[in-house]
Amino acid sequence: MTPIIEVKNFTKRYGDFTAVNDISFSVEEGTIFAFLGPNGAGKSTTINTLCTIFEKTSGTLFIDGKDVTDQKSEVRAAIGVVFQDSTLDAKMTIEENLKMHCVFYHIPKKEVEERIQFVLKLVDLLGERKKPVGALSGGMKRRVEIARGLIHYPKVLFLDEPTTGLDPQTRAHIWEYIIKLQKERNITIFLTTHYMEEAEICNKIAIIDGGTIVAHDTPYALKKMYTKDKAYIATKDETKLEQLLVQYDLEYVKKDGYYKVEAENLDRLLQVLSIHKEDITNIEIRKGTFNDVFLEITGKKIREED
Ligand SMILES: Nc1ncnc2c1ncn2[C@@H]1O[C@H](COP(=O)(O)OP(=O)(O)OP(=O)(O)O)[C@@H](O)[C@H]1O
Repeated sequence: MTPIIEVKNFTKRYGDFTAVNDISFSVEEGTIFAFLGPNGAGKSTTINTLCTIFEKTSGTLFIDGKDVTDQKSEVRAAIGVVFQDSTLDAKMTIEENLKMHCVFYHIPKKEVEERIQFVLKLVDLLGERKKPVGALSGGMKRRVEIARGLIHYPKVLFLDEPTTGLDPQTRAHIWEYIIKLQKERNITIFLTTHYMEEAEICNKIAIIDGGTIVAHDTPYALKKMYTKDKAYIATKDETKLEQLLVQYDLEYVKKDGYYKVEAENLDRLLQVLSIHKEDITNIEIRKGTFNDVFLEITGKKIREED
């Protein structure tokens, strides 16, 4: 596969402070890439540099083979951007907002209608085009933003926390559109999110912390590497279970009446459970989650739900 985004040895300093320190990564064309990190990690700095808004201190950043420093207008033509803060004009209708954007992008007049129809169809808003943006729900506004980000037919769409603040159903809808864009249009999606279950849907994830990339892999590989399944056991005979766990060299933590045992030594755990089965009152196996991955790598919890 061809990388559509290539970042090599990128460093950004604000005065004496190094916000991003010599990072390198690439994103394959037509994939969904999640860029994660705790607050202040360097995500916005990197995205803003890729989107030609900030200047790099050093390194090279290419999008679709174009240099973000030397070929700004070519890069801008290749990317669509949806940032957290809405920049839609609330007094104008959806259609007027999109038309205005077509003017910014010098889209030929004869193509405007076709493009508006195309992008509004993608986000299921064709029937709402005459509505003023101010009258729309939060989820609909986000969909208009996505439509607008696509009107110049970019190859890469940057989405900064596209679902933050939306209810679960609307979030699920936004994800439908994102996956549709990837599958049907081969658009590369570069997104940030603090919903770990969303990160899991992506093809690749990079985690940045303190200005450095600390992990870069598929969600599956990261989970395999950084999480362990755990068994939660409740028993009628705690002394006996504790003795067995020690005997079989299984570490445990006792919490809220449960014994938490990591399930990596499955053979030994199963032996303990079979010997102890008469006394077990409850057992639950919990799979490792992407929250565990994030916590393990950064030592920090991802920001709680807004
Ligand atoms: N203009 C600036 N001048 C000085 N320091 C800055 C500036 N912009 C960002 N920083 C610092 O650079 C570091 C990285 O900031 P950045 O906004 O890129 O992080 P982030 O990962 O996007 O965080 P968040 O999730 O909170 O948006 C932070 O320590 C921040 O305080």
